[in-house]
Amino acid sequence: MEVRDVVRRFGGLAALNGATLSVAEGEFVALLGPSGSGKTTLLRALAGLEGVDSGSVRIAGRDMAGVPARARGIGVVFQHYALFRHMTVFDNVAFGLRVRRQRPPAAEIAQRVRRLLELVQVPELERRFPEQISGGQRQRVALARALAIEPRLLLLDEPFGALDALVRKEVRRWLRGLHDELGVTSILVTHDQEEAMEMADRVAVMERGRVVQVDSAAALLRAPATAFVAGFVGDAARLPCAVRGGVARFDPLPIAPIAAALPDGPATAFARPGEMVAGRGAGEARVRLMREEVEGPARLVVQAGPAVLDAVAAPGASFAKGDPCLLSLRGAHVFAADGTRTRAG
Ligand SMILES: Nc1ncnc2c1ncn2[C@@H]1O[C@H](COP(=O)(O)OP(=O)(O)OP(=O)(O)O)[C@@H](O)[C@H]1O
Repeated sequence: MEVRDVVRRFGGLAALNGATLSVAEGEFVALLGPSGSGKTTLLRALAGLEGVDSGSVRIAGRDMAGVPARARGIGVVFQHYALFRHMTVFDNVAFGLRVRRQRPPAAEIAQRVRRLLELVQVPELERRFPEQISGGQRQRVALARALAIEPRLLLLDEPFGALDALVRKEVRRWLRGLHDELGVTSILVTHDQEEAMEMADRVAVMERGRVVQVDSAAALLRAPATAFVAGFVGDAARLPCAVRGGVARFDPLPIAPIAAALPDGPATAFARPGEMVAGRGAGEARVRLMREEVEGPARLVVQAGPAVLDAVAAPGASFAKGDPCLLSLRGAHVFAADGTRTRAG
């Protein structure tokens, strides 16, 4: 599927502002971005539930302009796209097949519904109504319903939003496994980074109606293309600094300078919590909170001048609340004002 330069305006606001994204057959891509960045609108435009003002949407090489939603061969599972309450689980899953122009015979529909319910591991629930099953089971049924039409593209919009953390983890692992088994091209909207990174082959980061970077989770962390991506992915702290003679200084923040190969001038460094290290020593920074980890260094919250920063304890260092410490960066992505970037440290 390919979306190119898509614009969708609502009044004066461009929910999509030149969005471009290609997803290969069989791939699992997550759309990740802050609230309002256009994730849902992009999914709706793909599904044909939303028109576009300009740009193109192609699925399997075919331009989708003028193709209605139900002719696109797309399965959708939306958090708020609830099951039909007055229908049993069986009838919910059968729905997409029954409304087809070429409706399969009843016996074939029954066979397919049962196979799907087995696939999503809830075969025993077919006679129940949606309010008689759990949230996790409802999501499985919603997925079976979306898969019933044998979609060539599966769109998932925050499908785990209503689930508690444990069930959520279980259902998403299971769904990723199911994807590997079925090979249906899938696009997942989420604002949960861990979910995006755990489930998807590639993550598409959206900012203000555009897709700004599409990469594997590891590549997004290793080489963020823009300052926005560096700040958004991986919970990085945004640290204003000034580069002079290849060294970035953080004044007035009490953080040790770090080598950064950028031209002289103002810059911004992004450091993930594990990259900010607190060592013992008399400094201006003060430990506010400390949490021992089962494995790896203790995690700290440090008051550093006006900033409150996440950090890890240096090897062998231990702290009590209120202790002074010396902050340094193990590494950081640093962006000059013109967008030039470097990996520091
Ligand atoms: N039908 C609509 N009418 C007017 N504005 C809309 C409509 N749908 C979306 N928008 C606006 O378009 C922008 C993008 O919305 P969208 O729902 O695509 O964002 P999102 O990235 O999915 O956000 P979230 O993570 O909060 O769901 C938002 O500013 C939203 O208010």
